[in-house]
Amino acid sequence: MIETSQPAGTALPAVTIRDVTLNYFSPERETLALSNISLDIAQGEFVAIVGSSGCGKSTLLSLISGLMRPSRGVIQINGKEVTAPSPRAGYMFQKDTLLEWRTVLDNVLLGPELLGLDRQASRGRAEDLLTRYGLGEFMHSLPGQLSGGMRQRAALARTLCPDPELLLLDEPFSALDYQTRLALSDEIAAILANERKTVVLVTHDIGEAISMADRVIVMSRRPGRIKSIHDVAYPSFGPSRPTPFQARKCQEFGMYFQTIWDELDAHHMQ
Ligand SMILES: Nc1ncnc2c1ncn2[C@@H]1O[C@H](COP(=O)(O)OP(=O)(O)OP(=O)(O)O)[C@@H](O)[C@H]1O
Repeated sequence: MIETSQPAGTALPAVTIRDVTLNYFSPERETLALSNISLDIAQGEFVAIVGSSGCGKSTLLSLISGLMRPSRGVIQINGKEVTAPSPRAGYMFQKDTLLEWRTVLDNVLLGPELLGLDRQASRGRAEDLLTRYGLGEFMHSLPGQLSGGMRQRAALARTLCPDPELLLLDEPFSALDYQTRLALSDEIAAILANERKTVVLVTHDIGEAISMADRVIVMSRRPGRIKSIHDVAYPSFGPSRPTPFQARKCQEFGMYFQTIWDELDAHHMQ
């Protein structure tokens, strides 16, 4: 196991990705999905990854989560190599994956249960998260009684219940209608700022990426490589960070949007 030693006074990155390559093998072919990816993600940073379909965004998240191992290279969380799924990383998928036959509360408790944590000890946190996310009245309902946005909030509560340091979000809003999506990205940004988590968000939506993230990583078409990295800041808004909704109205939003759009568009022309 490789461990990173860090000079005194330098904060250890939350995630370190070093020269990572990933090949998929099937009987018919070998697919080079990711090639030589290197990236550091700071503690508490919110990073968004954008890129065209099939460029390896979900593959990269699976590698960070430990669900898959790289063919070459190393991934570390807080300086420790990731060799298997870890309770330090919470993974939220595009589809909410709530179990329809379990109540909302029991769904949230599934996260800690799967990690072998004590159910009773987790119950207080689960109830607290659901109440804070406006689902207090629906704790004992089945997921079928919730709207799409409420289901994603319940799924977020399940991911946050074991208190992971790192959140991996794989297009968590893509199944929702546009208005719910905007409202929920505002709510989730507020929740995450409050929880002070490190977040990696994969999305197709440039607006979502630049309104929520501190840094946007643009990936090239397969084999996925890092094409460019954009630091996102909204000085026109003032010293505090705008909410995603406010960010969309800032002048910088259009500028970032155009730059990243041009980069992604250039992919399609290749
Ligand atoms: N299990 C697998 N076996 C073989 N090839 C795979 C497998 N999973 C993904 N791939 C291939 O690897 C590449 C990257 O896939 P991945 O799902 O990571 O891309 P993505 O950027 O998340 O795509 P999308 O935005 O469409 O979800 C694609 O070309 C895909 O076809």
